[in-house]
Amino acid sequence: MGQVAWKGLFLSFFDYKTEKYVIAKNKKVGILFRVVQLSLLAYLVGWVFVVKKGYQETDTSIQSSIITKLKGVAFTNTSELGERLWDVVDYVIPPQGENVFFVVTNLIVTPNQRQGTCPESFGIPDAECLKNSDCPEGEPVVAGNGVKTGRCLKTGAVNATCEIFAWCPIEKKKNPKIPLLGKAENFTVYIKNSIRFPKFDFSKTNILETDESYLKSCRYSKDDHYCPIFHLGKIVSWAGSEFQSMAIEGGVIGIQIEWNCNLDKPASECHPHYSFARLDNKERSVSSGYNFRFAKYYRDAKGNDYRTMFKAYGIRFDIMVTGKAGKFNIIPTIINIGSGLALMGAGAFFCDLVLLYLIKKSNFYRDKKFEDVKSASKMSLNVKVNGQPKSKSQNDLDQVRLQPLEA
Ligand SMILES: Nc1ncnc2c1ncn2[C@@H]1O[C@H](COP(=O)(O)OP(=O)(O)OP(=O)(O)O)[C@@H](O)[C@H]1O
Repeated sequence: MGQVAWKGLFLSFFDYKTEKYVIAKNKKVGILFRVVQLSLLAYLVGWVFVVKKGYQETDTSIQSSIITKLKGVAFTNTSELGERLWDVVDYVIPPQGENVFFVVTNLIVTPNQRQGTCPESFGIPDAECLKNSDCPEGEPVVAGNGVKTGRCLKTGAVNATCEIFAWCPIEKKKNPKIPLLGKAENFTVYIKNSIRFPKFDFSKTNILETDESYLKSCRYSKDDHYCPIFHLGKIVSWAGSEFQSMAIEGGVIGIQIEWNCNLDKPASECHPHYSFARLDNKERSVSSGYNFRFAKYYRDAKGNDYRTMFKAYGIRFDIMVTGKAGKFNIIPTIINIGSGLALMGAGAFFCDLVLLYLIKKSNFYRDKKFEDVKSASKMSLNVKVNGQPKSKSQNDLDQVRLQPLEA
């Protein structure tokens, strides 16, 4: 590079470059621009700042503990069990009071089961037989109750099933159509929930510091958020089901506790919100309902074991806690204002598109905005330098380089 070129480069370093604006006196595009600007401003203020609280730092990693306790008793009188009183220890499983608890609502009771031989129940394909060889000795019945003894027993007029070695007698298949513990509808559950937002070191519980007698008598309602004693029947009805029909086959109910806390306001304004939903299939089908089996074991005077087996149908309650806390912080405020202003730029870009390409006079505005600079190769002129032809563009460039820079 020559000395003059270096000098030109050096002087251009001190030039000040400013943008040139084209003011389009077009009312339609002008109005459109203001409308776009106003909409973006409304979005920024209304949605980003007022609704979504874009000026707040948030904490969604809620820490929570749940303790539950049920209360209520029910009296039943059945042929298998006689007169019986059921209290919490009988119908709540597990008894510890966790965030998932099961309340027994219906039962198939099979008392006095002893180890011995008896016919397998009907309706199990693997246990159907015509002759003894269909029941190989020692083979377990698939989805059945015991192992085959090698004998085929004709118990009915036509049906025959394999004899099995099992806890006999085998359980009856049908569950009562009137739920045995339908009175569980009136039981109450006490839900103790403590939460913490670690980012803001903020803790709260769903119980107000009142005397114990209040807890004994109060019941949760939509107006009383701080009574954590819930009537089971009401929980099921708020979840959109009917307790007595759900109690026959059982099911799953979700209790959601939501804590949305604006920590720019006093802590007393941060409340729990409860919602209830049925989580298993509402329609009666193979996939709906919930049941399991358990037994209570005894030993008679001769030292032989026997048991009472229960097939328990019931409602499982799953308590889930979610939450979000927010508090003013300058960083998200600046980020949201910045992205809002950048969006304003997108508005101008959109109006440029309309002005330059979509309206009738777009050609006119395009000519004003863009200056055509002819391609250097097209403008080539044969100028001889040292006997060699030289293009106009090269010539021009040389001239530009050689021109003294003006202020
Ligand atoms: N499911 C419930 N329905 C109605 N009241 C309840 C229920 N669970 C607990 N309570 C009452 O709430 C209060 C606080 O219960 P907490 O378990 O902390 O105390 P407690 O003295 O161990 O209760 P309790 O001995 O009565 O089970 C007690 O007065 C208790 O009787």
